[in-house]
Amino acid sequence: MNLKKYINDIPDFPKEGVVFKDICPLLASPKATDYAVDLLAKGLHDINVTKIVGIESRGFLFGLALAQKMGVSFVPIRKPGKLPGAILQQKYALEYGEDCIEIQEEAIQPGDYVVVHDDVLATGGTAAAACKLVEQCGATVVQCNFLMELGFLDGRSKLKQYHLHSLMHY
Ligand SMILES: O=P(O)(O)OC[C@H]1O[C@H](OP(=O)(O)OP(=O)(O)O)[C@H](O)[C@@H]1O
Ligand SMILES: Nc1ncnc2[nH]cnc12
Repeated sequence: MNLKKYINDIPDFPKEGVVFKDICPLLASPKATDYAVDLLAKGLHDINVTKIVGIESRGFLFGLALAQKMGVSFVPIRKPGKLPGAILQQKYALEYGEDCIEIQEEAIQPGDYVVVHDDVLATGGTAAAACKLVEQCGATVVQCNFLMELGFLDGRSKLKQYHLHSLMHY
C-alpha cells in the first residue's frame, strides 16, 4: 500500500509558501490507518518499550493507536496550560519566536523506555523539546517515530542522538 496516496498537499496553508501535508484522507481510511500503525510499530516489538509519548494534537491520533498496538501506556505532551497537576515545561525555538510544551511530572519515571511519536517531523524543534522532557523525567528515548519527515527542513539535525523511524519521506 502506498501511504503517500493518503496525504494531500495543500499549498499556502496555514500561510503563504507552506505546503501543508494533510493527513485527513489517511484518517478517513480504516485500512490505511491500520496499515500505518503496523508500520509505525515495526521493529518496536524487538526492543524494550514501556511508554509511547504523543505530541498535541496530531501526535495523539497515531500515538494512542501505537500505544494500544504495543500494549503500553500512552502519555500526552501538551501545549501550555492544558495538563493538570505538577508539570515540566520545555521551551523551543520556532522560525520566528518561541513555543512551549508540557508533560505531567509523574507520567514518566526513571527506567522508562519511551517512543516519542508525532505525525510530522519538520524543523525538529517540537520533537527535540519532547525528547528533552522525557529525559528530564529520567527516562530513555528509544525512538523518535513519525508518519512523515520533511527532509528539506532537516529536522534530523536536531535529533542526531536518537533513532528515527519515519514512514514517508518528502
Ligand atoms: O518539526 P517542527 O518544525 O517542530 O514541526 C512539527 C510540528 O508541527 C505540527 O504541529 P502543529 O504545531 O501544527 O500543531 P497541531 O498538531 O496541533 O496541528 C506537527 O504536528 C508537529 O507537532
Ligand atoms: N508542512 C507541514 N504540513 C503539516 N504539518 C506540518 N507541521 C510542520 N510543517 C508541516
